[in-house]
Amino acid sequence: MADSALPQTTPDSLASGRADALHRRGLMLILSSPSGAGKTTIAKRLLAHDPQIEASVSATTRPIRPGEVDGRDYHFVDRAEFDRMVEANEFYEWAEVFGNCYGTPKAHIRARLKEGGDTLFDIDWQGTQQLYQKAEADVVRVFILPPSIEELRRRLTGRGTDSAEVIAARMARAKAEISHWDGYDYVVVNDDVDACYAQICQILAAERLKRARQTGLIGFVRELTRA
Ligand SMILES: Nc1nc2c(ncn2[C@@H]2O[C@H](COP(=O)(O)OP(=O)(O)O)[C@@H](O)[C@H]2O)c(=O)[nH]1
Ligand SMILES: Nc1ncnc2c1ncn2[C@@H]1O[C@H](COP(=O)(O)OP(=O)(O)O)[C@@H](O)[C@H]1O
Repeated sequence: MADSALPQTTPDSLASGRADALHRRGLMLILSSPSGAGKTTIAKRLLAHDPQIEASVSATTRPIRPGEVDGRDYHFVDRAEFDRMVEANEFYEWAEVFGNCYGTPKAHIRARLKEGGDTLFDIDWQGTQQLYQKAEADVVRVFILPPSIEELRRRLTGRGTDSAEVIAARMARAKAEISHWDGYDYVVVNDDVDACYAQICQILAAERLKRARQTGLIGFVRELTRA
């Protein structure tokens, strides 16, 4: 379905009302799934439709690829700078993958949390655990499941980005990844993509309205109960 034909559900349109006008703290929305279940599709739709959320940009030591933009796809840094950032405790988490280092810088995300901006993470269960350990109160964890294993294989094949070997490797890893479903706050089945997207908008709307995130409520209630 073309995006223009979508129902106009956004977390904003759901979270209307007085409390939404008050200042709130931002949140860190994590989307995880076995490869092919649809997290990139959902993430792109959220980023395109919801101005309050932006994607986390990791730092990496791997060389920039054609078509990539520094600061949009990654912050490309050399090894000395990456090591300095590790030493200075500037990452929520970091890891070495195939000889290159990757990390989630804290500073920008922390500033957004204070300002009421949300950050989207497309990461696996290990990254999720690490972020949760560092920032439990700010993290909302959503796991996306495929409707069936056969459909997962169909989607990986239909996407047309991977060789038969890579698809076989992703399928082999899928069951292990699915086994971490219970480490998440919400689990959503991506059968119909519009329904799945609408559910994630509902989750985001409700999480934004949580009392602990409504930092403006203290002053509002004080005003209400004055005199
Ligand atoms: N722990 C961690 N892993 C990351 C981060 N950013 C990217 N990765 C992982 O690094 C791996 C390689 O990413 P990339 O170089 O973009 O290669 P690609 O996934 O093949 O396009 C992927 O498995 C990513 O999930 C990060 O900030 N922290
Ligand atoms: N609900 C859905 N129904 C049918 N196809 C879907 C659905 N959600 C995603 N897809 C398709 O499945 C493929 C894998 O989705 P993608 O978002 O790339 O998954 P992931 O990021 O989890 O690896 C893509 O071709 C995407 O267009």
